[in-house]
Amino acid sequence: MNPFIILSANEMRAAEKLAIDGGIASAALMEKAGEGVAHHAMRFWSKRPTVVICGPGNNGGDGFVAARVMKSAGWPIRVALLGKRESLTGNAKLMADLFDGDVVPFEKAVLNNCGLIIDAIFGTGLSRATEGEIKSAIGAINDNPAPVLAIDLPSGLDADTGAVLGEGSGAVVHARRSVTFHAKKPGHLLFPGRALSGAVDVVDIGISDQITAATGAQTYTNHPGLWGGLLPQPHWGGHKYSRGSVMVVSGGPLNTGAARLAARGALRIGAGAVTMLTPAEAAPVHAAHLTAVMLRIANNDEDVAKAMAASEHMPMALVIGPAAGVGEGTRAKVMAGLKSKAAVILDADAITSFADQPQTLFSALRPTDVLTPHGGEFARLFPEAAKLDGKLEAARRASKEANAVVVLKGADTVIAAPDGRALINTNAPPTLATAGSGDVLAGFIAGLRAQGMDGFGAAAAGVWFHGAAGQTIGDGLIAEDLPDAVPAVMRILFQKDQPEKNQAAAPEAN
Ligand SMILES: NC(=O)C1=CN([C@@H]2O[C@H](COP(=O)(O)OP(=O)(O)OC[C@H]3O[C@@H](n4cnc5c(N)ncnc54)[C@H](O)[C@@H]3O)[C@@H](O)[C@H]2O)[C@@H](O)CC1
Ligand SMILES: [K+]
Repeated sequence: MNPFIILSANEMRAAEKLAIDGGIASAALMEKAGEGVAHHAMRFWSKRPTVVICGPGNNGGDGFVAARVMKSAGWPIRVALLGKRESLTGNAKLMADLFDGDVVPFEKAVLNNCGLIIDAIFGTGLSRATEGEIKSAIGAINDNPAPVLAIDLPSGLDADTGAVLGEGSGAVVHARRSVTFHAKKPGHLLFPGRALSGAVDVVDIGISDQITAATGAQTYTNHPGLWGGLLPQPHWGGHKYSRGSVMVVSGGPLNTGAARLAARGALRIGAGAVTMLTPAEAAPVHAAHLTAVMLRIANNDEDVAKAMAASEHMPMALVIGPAAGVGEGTRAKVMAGLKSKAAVILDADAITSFADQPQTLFSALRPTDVLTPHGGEFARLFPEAAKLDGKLEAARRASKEANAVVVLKGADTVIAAPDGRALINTNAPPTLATAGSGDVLAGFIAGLRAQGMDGFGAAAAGVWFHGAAGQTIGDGLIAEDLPDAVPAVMRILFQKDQPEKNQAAAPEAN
């Protein structure tokens, strides 16, 4: 199993079909799924009275298998069915018939004195908001103090978007843990689904990686396992410019801090040289603050173009946006950047500046440039994509529209490339929601981009480092701390192989 792949409900159905076409019996898939749930329950909880609440479809079928396996292990198990037993069909009917214990119609009293509830009402087949008897059953599950183990997904949660389809206490199950099959679904990682799913375990049900690939799935959990090998490593023969040069466009004299945060982020993540491009009137403010970061006056787009031309021979990235100001001046500087060879990272005001003329921007962007909007900036630049269901599809559509990498920020940041690949980030602590945090992120991405990572890789690694830095700092985090936490994150990431690499690259002794 690929630990990073994420499958949508349709992709999961496609994988199941391919597995069945390849000779695996569909009942065998359900047997493995239910068995996996039972073993998980028995591993995480001591033996206790357990109620499995089964719905009308295959999620319920998994529930019947789990009930059978746990009963045969001596667990006190009851199954409560939502819907009519005679309406069960296919494998769900088969598994219901194979269960030889108590099956009762669901009523609230069935939950009395139980120690564990297994939610087998709906999984990937959820198609509308819960209502009626199902809604009150879910309400009763949530009111009960017993922990809930959700099969596949908490019932009521949309597998693809992480959204809850209905409203009120009976709209969705609040699970302590979830056991899913073959791969996580986007709903496990996108909020509010991430909070509703609890800890998620993935069970192998015998579907091969080749089948996963054949579904065309292109969504992954953001993790160093995907891009760690591409991270730039300093080498003995390098010098500051070969390690990549980053330029950051600053706002006016009262708006300089954001650009400095980006600049320090770029420097800490390993760019060899970082230059602040500043309007003349803001230069004294920067001069009073900056040490390793260089200063260059750039009052307008022509000056930005000259700065870029002067550095054309070196790997370079340009950050525009943090407190840059919204309007024609910023637009012109962005266009100057996009005409140069530098990779361009657009954040904040640079994004908002194009809200009224997105096509001007989109036609100039290149597929490895990076846009880092938060939700509000995203909706201004991509009003149509913002209407789509779910952050994942929104980011994917926007990336295609803009022809650039899009980092749609938040607690569940999504990174999307124009070719359809997308990542969901999971390591960001809530303390990262603080002023200036996004400016540092833009600097991280630029720093990695200037060191040779491509746009998607730099965005993925930048977002992950940002989360890891936030975790390292812990409570009390302010944006200024984030760049300075990078060395600690690097130490952890490279703990094992760093000394070896240094030896291999060391010049011969003479
Ligand atoms: N796809 C696969 O590869 C596998 C799927 N398995 C299980 O099968 C599940 C999917 O099964 P199904 O497709 O039968 O779907 P579900 O069991 O999730 O839902 C059952 C049916 O309920 C109805 N329904 C949906 N929303 C409703 C609502 N709000 N109120 C009332 N009725 C509603 C729909 O007609 C739906 O088909 C997965 O979540 C998983 O638990 C496993 O057995 C393992 C293999
Ligand atoms: K469920």
